[in-house]
Amino acid sequence: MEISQSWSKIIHDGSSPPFDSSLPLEISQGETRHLLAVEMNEIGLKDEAETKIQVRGLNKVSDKGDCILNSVSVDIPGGVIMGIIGPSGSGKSTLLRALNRLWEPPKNTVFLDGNDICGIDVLFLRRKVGMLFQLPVLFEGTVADNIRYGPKLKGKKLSDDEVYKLLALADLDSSFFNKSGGELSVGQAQRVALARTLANEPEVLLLDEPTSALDPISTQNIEDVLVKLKKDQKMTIVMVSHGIKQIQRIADVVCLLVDGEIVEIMKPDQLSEANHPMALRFLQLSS
Ligand SMILES: Nc1ncnc2c1ncn2[C@@H]1O[C@H](COP(=O)(O)OP(=O)(O)OP(=O)(O)O)[C@@H](O)[C@H]1O
Repeated sequence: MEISQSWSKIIHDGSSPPFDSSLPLEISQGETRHLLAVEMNEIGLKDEAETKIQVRGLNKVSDKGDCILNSVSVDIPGGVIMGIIGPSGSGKSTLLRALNRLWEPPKNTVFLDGNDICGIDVLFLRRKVGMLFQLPVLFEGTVADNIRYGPKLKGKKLSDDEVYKLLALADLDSSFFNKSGGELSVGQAQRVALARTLANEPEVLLLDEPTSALDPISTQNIEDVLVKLKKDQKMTIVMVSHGIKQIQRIADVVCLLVDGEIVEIMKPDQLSEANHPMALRFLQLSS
């Protein structure tokens, strides 16, 4: 796939899609949006960054007929942190949940490494595309039991050393190994949930407001871990956040969703130059 297809900015100018993707781009007749390439150098990423996830013409309509996602198309390059922002109810969580089939997207709308995710075994997909939520839910048992859970389902027992390594990846020291969930703060539990997700060796992490229930120090701990995972493990991270400052601190690219449509995709520090008024409103409210 051409690099120019990896980064896309949606604008409203009535022209047709400028790229010739080998994957279906289901933009309906009369659709006025198109995708524009953003210079990779401008983003500061290597030219060889490859698209990890592609979303093409993803729609969702509620049972009452309300539009939740409206022909969403976006390419998410591997090894970056993409922040998703937008007003409440704009479809952020719905989009995120489509990426590992927590909500089942229509066929040929979401691709992982070029493969339609609807054709991938859902348990396998969710190991490759792990997810964390606002509030961590730990299983009964110790922290180590929690971390061993996913591999155990595959018939693999993690050694103590492997568990310690996963704890360290989530910035937790060895004293947590035998603790139970009830002994942990929400911030610590979130990092255990992260270690448990990492035990499945995911290539993509989906995060739905992972720090909104955390204090600033726990938030920073999680942010540091995410940046480290991106740098050291080339993890692709897609994070819904209401915190513009958080997005500006750690994201490489930000995607603004309004009323189920992606209206801007850009570098976080370019938000002040965005065309959509909602981008400026977000910036004003967060400063
Ligand atoms: N299963 C569903 N059935 C009907 N409506 C739904 C369903 N899931 C979500 N919605 C509606 O879709 C819209 C988008 O919801 P979503 O949770 O994706 O928004 P969001 O941008 O993540 O919001 P928030 O920032 O408040 O979490 C909302 O109006 C919501 O009420």
